[in-house]
Amino acid sequence: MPADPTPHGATASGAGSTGAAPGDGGAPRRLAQMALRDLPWEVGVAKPDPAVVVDGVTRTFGGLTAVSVDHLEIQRGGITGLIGPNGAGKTTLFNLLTGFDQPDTGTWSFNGQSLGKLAPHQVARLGVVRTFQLTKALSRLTVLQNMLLGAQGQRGESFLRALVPGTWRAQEKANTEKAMELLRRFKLDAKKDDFAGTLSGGQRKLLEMARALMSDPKVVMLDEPMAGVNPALTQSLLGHVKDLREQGMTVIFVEHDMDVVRDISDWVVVMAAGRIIAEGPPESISQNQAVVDAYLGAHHDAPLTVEEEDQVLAQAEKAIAREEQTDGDVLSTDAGPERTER
Ligand SMILES: Nc1ncnc2c1ncn2[C@@H]1O[C@H](COP(=O)(O)OP(=O)(O)OP(=O)(O)O)[C@@H](O)[C@H]1O
Repeated sequence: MPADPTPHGATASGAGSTGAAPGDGGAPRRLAQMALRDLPWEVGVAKPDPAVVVDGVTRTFGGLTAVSVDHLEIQRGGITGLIGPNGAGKTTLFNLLTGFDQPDTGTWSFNGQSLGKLAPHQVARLGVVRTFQLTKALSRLTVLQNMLLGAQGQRGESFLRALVPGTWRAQEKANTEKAMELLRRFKLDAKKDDFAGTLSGGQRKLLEMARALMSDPKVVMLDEPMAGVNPALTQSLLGHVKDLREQGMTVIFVEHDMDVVRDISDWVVVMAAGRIIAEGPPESISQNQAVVDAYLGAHHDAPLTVEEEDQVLAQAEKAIAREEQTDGDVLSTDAGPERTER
């Protein structure tokens, strides 16, 4: 193992990356986990070095409170998994933090700078970008054109540059080179002239992630990056997410698959009915009764975790054993409130 004494220095994986699934992470992963290791597993807990801070953010749709977050801090340089049953408010929270939607109340900031009332491109320019659950790759543009759309400072700036042709061409060339470097990293370079609409679902997810990186973000929010992706590409996508942390980015991702969450998260935040109901390292989450209750009560369509299944089975076995022991006396309640009999 090579010693790596420079935690935030240039990463080895950068320019030379060939697209092979990167490793499990070196110094950045260890640093992120060490920074979070001794924190209490409490909702709203202060992080040692928060990149994003959310305070009192609420969003209602008619009578429905989709998001109601009192306080949330996201540790810089770590991978934070955002989980919760369907309709918990995860996507709405992403929309709010990145300027795609505006809340009823609340403030939120990146590096101490308020992001309230900013449009998505302004938020992106400050370094906070997101991808979408349903990929937004524009199908009638080529892969390369999609990438160039992700370059920083598209609109007004490009108009000004157009008045100074030399500058414009230089910028265009630099953007194209950067796009090609990213496409090589994501193994999409051979498809640069294909229409995005011809890509598979997994390749579009890769394109979406690559495009997000065109603006050199500091914080990347990924909404279900693995959903609908075949197993071969899942590994590659997972590697790329870990790679973002290796390059010093802060990652927040929404995911339903608990194996994925356990594999790559340094910290997990759980939402239910708009609120944050638990926070902690991945291993803390499946032991948390509020989380289990939220999932069981939500009739969600995501699979239960192994721990959740074990818990349900254990409760059922206990109830059956009790019934057998008492020989039909099913009125006994000493093992807790859960009753499986009807
Ligand atoms: N534009 C909207 N208009 C009305 N209701 C909305 C709107 N957007 C979201 N909601 C509602 O807000 C709640 C939270 O939705 P959201 O999509 O944020 O949940 P989620 O946790 O991302 O769910 P999933 O895991 O299914 O994607 C849901 O009840 C949803 O129906």
